[in-house]
Amino acid sequence: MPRDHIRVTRALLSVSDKTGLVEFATALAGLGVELVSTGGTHRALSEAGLTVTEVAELTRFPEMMDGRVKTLHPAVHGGLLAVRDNPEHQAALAAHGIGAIDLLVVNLYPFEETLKAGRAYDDCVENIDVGGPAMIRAAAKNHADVAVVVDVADYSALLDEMRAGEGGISAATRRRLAQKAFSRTASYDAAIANWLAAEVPTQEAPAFRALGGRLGQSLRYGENPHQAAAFYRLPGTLRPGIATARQVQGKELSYNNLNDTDAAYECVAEFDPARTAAVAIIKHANPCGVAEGADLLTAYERALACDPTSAFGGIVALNRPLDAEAARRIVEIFTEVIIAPDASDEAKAIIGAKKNLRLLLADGLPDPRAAGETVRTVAGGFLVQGRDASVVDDMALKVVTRRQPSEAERADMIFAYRVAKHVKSNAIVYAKNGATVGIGAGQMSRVDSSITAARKAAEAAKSLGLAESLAKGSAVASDAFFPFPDGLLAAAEAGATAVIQPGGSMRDDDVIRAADEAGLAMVFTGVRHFRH
Ligand SMILES: NC(=O)c1ncn([C@@H]2O[C@H](COP(=O)(O)O)[C@@H](O)[C@H]2O)c1NC=O
Repeated sequence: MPRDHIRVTRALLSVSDKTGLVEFATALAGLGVELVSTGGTHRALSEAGLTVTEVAELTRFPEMMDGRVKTLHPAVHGGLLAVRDNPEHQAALAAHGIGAIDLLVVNLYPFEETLKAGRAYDDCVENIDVGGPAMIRAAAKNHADVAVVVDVADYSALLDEMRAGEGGISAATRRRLAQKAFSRTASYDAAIANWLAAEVPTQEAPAFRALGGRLGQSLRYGENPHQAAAFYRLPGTLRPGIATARQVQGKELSYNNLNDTDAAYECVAEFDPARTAAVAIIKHANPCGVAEGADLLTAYERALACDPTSAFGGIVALNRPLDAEAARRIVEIFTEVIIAPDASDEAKAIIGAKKNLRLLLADGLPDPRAAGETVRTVAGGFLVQGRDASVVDDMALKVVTRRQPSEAERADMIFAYRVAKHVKSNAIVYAKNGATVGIGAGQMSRVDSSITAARKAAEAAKSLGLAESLAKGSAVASDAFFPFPDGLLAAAEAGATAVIQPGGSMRDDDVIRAADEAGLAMVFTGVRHFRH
């Protein structure tokens, strides 16, 4: 056996998830490994006919306090932590009658699953594993001499290695397993810390922040082919969305697909399905068409009409279960992803004819008002903020112009502002009759966004064979205040008759005066919707 290999003579197994346990332990026993384990694991192995020593025999203490104390003992931790070529450590083992443990197999109390099941506070507390992480950390620290397995998925490769190497495990494998073990305990503790943070909200930024997740999918690449990427799911997420959705069919999702689909679903979730059907079409994380309708087909047609060129290769999000009529129309143009709360069998069959088209079903719509956080990395750190959970229906809208908006204008203003929240800043959105007709996104100047949106509205009209821009008679939303009248005047020139914006500029008076002179109706929301 190469020098860097350790030969496993004794293994401690203590697992909550007993998948593959008996097969794995049987193979270990076959390799001459002595087995030690905790209560439930011991029971499972003995019932399978294996010879196993109970950990209580090592500690000479019974497991107690509902399992809160089973392995927290020097007989276990000494066996895991003793450095094999340190004479003092070896003397301590001998003096106290402690046997070395070469392999630790632990998976933890299912805290994340308990959280996900929405169980009571006390249940969650009881599912916080203490002894497991303590052993994992001990074995991982001592990876020079000990191997630690925290994932059922690693059983088979480890056995292959042991079989090929006279029961030995290489230093490289031990180090890789130790790295995984620390990632596991860190992610586990992050789930606990973040759950407690939500249970005990505070206005103060916590001194430490932990972020943990489980690999959902390795991705072929990131935003570009030369960037490595993977998708991680946060533990215990209950809010429906991209991370909880089931992929029913289609090619593997890419990094950009996941990011764009998230943007699409969060956008369409702003529309209450009990009130209206709604569709959002997204390209590069920005909406290129959003519309309401009596049904999904109508909403889709109207969303598509906003910018049919950009919709090619887009992501389509629906706020109601996908039906056959909408499905039939959506498959007519190249679409990357469809996401909806559900889909009828007929709709699934229609989508099924397009093998590559990805269909995701989320089993519900996310609540746009739900509290939560967004995280973004910057060089050497990360920024955390509360998610933008503000919804235009809850805002105290204030008419600031002489002219009051008509009912139709008011409805379109609200619609446009709802969409503007999901458009990258600077965001300008023209809307008419519950559909976007021109969107200007991500420009460095608000005037440029206004001009882009107006140009889009004119182009959309042309593609429909109409002489007049779709912006004519529309309402326009701006995600932040107009600092000068120029952006507002560009919108008026394009044909908008009503404006919705947060207000709050030091030149609001100038902007209001310009709106009055142009005969516009303007509403201030008092809430900004920057999105960078
Ligand atoms: N308290 C302890 O000393 C302790 N030692 C190990 N465990 C956990 O007990 C579970 C296995 O228990 P059992 O073998 O009884 O089914 C494992 O998830 C393991 O991480 C413990 N439980 C909780 O902390």
